[in-house]
Amino acid sequence: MSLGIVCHCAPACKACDYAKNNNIPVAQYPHSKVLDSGLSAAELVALLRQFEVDIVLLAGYLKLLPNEVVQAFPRAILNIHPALLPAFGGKGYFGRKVHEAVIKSGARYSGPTIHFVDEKYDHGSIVAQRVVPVLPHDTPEDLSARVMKEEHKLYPEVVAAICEDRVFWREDGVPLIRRSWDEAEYY
Ligand SMILES: Nc1nc2c(c(=O)[nH]1)N[C@@H](CN(C=O)c1ccc(C(=O)N[C@@H](CCC(=O)O)C(=O)O)cc1)CN2
Ligand SMILES: NCC(=O)N[C@@H]1O[C@H](COP(=O)([O-])[O-])[C@@H](O)[C@H]1O
Repeated sequence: MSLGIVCHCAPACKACDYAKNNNIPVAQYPHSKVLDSGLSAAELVALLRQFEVDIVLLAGYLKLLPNEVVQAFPRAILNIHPALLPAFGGKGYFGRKVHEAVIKSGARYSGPTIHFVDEKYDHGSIVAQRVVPVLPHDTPEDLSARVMKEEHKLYPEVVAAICEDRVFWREDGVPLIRRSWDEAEYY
């Protein structure tokens, strides 16, 4: 699998820096009237098709992907969220705000969730999760760092499983990922 193109919603983006330093094309979505730059949804879909993109991976993307994009890539858009969905997700739950809400709730555990993307924020089928403790005196920064450490391990594992066709859909629509072809264990 190779990284086809990096799309960003904000100019200052570490993934963009990586892409530019590694000769990977970069595009901006959505269109910004202020900057007078960026793609429309139709242009984004056309560009992804042009680059023969099979899987779209969202990571820190802070805008709602419109139906036009979501429907163009059925069961092929993933997102990673820094909390245990369905809790602490939806509109307004991004970045530090997520960890603030988790701490304020008194929850004893948190962790990353990887899910397929549908038309709503953080609503698509859950693919994998990891659990980390929320400690009594955690700041949002403490919890963010603990969750992100697991994010950076879990996302590559899930993407590898999808590329190796180890995703199975249960009859009720829940996606299951086998840890490997040898074992009958799932994430
Ligand atoms: N169609 C979908 N689009 C996106 C999803 C999704 O599940 N379906 N996930 C988000 C990522 N995300 C949480 O994982 C998320 C990102 C942003 C927001 C949010 O409330 N954004 C604000 C705007 C923030 C800004 O512009 O700085 C808002 O919409 O008011 C919630 C959840 C990516 N897209
Ligand atoms: N709801 C979406 C959301 O909060 N995504 C979160 O934004 C962070 C991006 O970190 P980064 O900017 O260092 O890549 C990650 O923790 C990701 O889970």
